[in-house]
Amino acid sequence: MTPNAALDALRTQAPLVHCMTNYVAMNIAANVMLAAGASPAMIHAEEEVADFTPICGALTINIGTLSPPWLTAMLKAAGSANTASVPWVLDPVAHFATPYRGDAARQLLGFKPTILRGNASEIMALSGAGGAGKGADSGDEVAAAKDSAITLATTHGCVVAITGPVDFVTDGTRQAEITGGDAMMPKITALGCALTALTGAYAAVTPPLEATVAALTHFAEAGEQAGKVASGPGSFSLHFLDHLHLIQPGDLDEGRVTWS
Ligand SMILES: Nc1ncnc2c1ncn2[C@@H]1O[C@H](COP(=O)(O)OP(=O)(O)O)[C@@H](O)[C@H]1O
Ligand SMILES: Cc1ncsc1CCOP(=O)(O)O
Ligand SMILES: [Mg+2]
Repeated sequence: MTPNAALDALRTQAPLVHCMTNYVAMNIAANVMLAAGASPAMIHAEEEVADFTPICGALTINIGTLSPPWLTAMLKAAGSANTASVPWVLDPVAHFATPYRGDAARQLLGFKPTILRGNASEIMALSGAGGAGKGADSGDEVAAAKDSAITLATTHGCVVAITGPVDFVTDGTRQAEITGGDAMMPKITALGCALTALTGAYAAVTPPLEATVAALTHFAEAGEQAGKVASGPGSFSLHFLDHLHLIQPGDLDEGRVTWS
């Protein structure tokens, strides 16, 4: 399914998406999903996640502000997604920063995410190839992480996306690069986390590789449009949300995507 067809499916189906994200991302991720056309629900309690995941079109898990009760709930939700065949997306925010966080990311990876989305440092570190991230921010180039993405995709049987100035996506066999966006995007906190949540929404309506490319293309288009009118991170945020919403099926420039 092409990015425009995927956007059409997203708008038609408006899937319910179970988002387990961090305190920083909670609001912007929900707003990004609503603007794009999905229906987010931020639900974290250990007591209810296993009942909620199966009624959703997708689950997204982000370890940004992790704590033991959240990790317990995340592991339960991932298990529930597997049992119910619900696609799920993992965002291993800054997993290299502490042993606790790294162990959590590896435990979650054991539940076979459908899609793994991170910045270059996160993807490199997850494959054991080093990586020089500074907390949630990447310190590595996307190009340096491509081999790691292919290795992770092959080893774990998932789609892997590395984001940055030019995004890279692979399922271990096919690869796509997506251009666009704006240099202001990493200046807005939790925009990557919001992208992970939106990737889940697309995974609810189309297969994982196409879903990931569609989410990245939607972000690239809205980011580029917002960058033309924004004067700083504050106005960029509001224009970005507006453009996520204003973009219609047919408006996504599919020339941004190069397959190999
Ligand atoms: N320099 C850049 N130019 C254009 N788009 C960018 C740039 N850096 C990041 N992006 C975009 O910002 C979004 C979030 O990616 P990124 O900043 O890598 O994630 P994270 O916040 O998890 O580190 C993605 O859509 C990515 O394409
Ligand atoms: C600043 C911060 N601290 C813990 S999670 C988080 C948000 C990270 O968001 P992103 O990965 O999208 O930059
Ligand atoms: Mg991130």
